[in-house]
Amino acid sequence: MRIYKTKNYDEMSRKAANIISAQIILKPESVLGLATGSSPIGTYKQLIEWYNKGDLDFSQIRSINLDEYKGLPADNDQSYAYFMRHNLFDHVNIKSVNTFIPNGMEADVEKECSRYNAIIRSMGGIDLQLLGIGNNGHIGFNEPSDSFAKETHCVDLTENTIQANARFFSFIEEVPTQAYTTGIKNIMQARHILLIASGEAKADALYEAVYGPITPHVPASILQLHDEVSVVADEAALSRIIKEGLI
Ligand SMILES: N[C@@H]1[C@@H](O)[C@H](O)[C@@H](COP(=O)(O)O)O[C@@H]1O
Repeated sequence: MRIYKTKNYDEMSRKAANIISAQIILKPESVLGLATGSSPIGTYKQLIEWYNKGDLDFSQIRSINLDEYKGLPADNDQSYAYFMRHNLFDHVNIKSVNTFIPNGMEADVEKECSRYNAIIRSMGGIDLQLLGIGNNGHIGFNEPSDSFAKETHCVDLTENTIQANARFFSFIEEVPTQAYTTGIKNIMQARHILLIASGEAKADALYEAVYGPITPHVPASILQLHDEVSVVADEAALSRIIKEGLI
């Protein structure tokens, strides 16, 4: 695991965008695993800027998103499908047929999970998986639990996650209580994983993920078993690791 320390959110975003750009340039037909949340917004902005300068070409890129709220249609402005169009897809030349995200409106859980797993398998593996991290150590929507879930599944969101994500909704009651998410096996099979984190609120989760015991109670801790993980985090997110003298 390689840790890149940055001063702040903007520097984190630029560094992460540099890593993603390198992937796109070195392999223009890459499969990118993409994430939502506030963490990657700056990274996507930077990629769009470089695309507008003519430095990046997404025409052969395929993308697969980590997760989607269950019960939100793709045109709801809080859905992750909307987020991806708004924050990246509408601004670069990625083909919409090459972008994949779970269908939050599919009520048949088994059907949706097997459909999404089949898509991931058909892509031949994810080259670079971008990840944020929840305050409770979740990745995608793999919440703390007694076991690691392997592939795409439907989860009940924890109170902590519902509270944390309530800031994007007008009322906490509007936050969906369930989501579809790819599983730990899907994430761990990516060739390279890029975890980004910013802000003091992530300091404990990041410390546990990188230096704590490997446990499904901190889902991100499984990343310690992957050979190619880059962590790009700002000083605030790294504050506990810095305080413990580990970097
Ligand atoms: N499902 C998403 C995750 O993919 C994201 O990484 C995390 C952190 O979000 P943020 O970046 O807004 O702190 O929580 C959300 O619930």
